[in-house]
Amino acid sequence: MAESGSSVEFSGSLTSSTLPPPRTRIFKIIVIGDSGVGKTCLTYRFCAGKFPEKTEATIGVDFRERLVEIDGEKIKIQLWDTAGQERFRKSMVQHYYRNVHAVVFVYDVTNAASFRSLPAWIEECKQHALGTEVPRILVGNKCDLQDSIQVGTDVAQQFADAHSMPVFETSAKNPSSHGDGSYGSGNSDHVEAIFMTVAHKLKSQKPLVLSQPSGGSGGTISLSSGMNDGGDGARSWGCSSC
Ligand SMILES: Nc1nc2c(ncn2[C@@H]2O[C@H](COP(=O)(O)OP(=O)(O)OP(=O)(O)O)[C@@H](O)[C@H]2O)c(=O)[nH]1
Repeated sequence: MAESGSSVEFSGSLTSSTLPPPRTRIFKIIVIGDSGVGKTCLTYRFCAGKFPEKTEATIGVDFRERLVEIDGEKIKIQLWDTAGQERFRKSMVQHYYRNVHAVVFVYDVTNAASFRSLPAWIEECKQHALGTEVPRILVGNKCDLQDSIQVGTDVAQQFADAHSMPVFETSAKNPSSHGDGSYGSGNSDHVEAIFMTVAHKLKSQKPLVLSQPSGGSGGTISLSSGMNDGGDGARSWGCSSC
């Protein structure tokens, strides 16, 4: 028997009066890179708004979520903070590469080895069928440690260009510091800006997503991303230095 009031009917023509109530879209963003580059700190900074006092090596994967509003739409940004240490990754790898909307590659600007590892992380994505149609960004973290920089902005920019992704330099510890050691006016938070840029990008691409009702806890299934914007497009939504 049909209930009155709360039921949703689907008819031949989908007008605003027959569409289901708005649902919260979920964007699953995985954050990968070597151990110690600051993946946990970056995701914590974005979701909790602060730098964690102490962190331990991530085992498997940790989730952090934040509900944001973009152009009047509520969107849940789900950050998957993955383990950088090989021995803590094995069992979970298959799971976190499923239904990914975007990838954030992180290196530590004070650790050249973490930058040299990036091709291996990109290759791992490829092996898990994550193609270039999935938006990817590169983040150089710890740019508050100006005296210890080992990876220059120009080198990072070249690498990012070669892989058609935007690059950002930031600090989870002091997200308003610039790559050149100065501090932004207006106390701007670059970690915030980076993840919001990804969310805007995903929203504008209108991926086909099965999402959970507001307040629910279900998963997300990406049916088709169609998010590839090629080399030029990738550059158009990034900045080389924050
Ligand atoms: N100075 C400085 N230190 C940072 C920054 N981000 C992280 N750290 C420090 O770097 C260390 C590692 O940070 P994590 O966030 O745990 O690194 P991770 O990439 O998650 O490491 P795994 O979980 O092992 O993969 C910690 O001691 C942090 O306090 C930053 O922006 N600036």
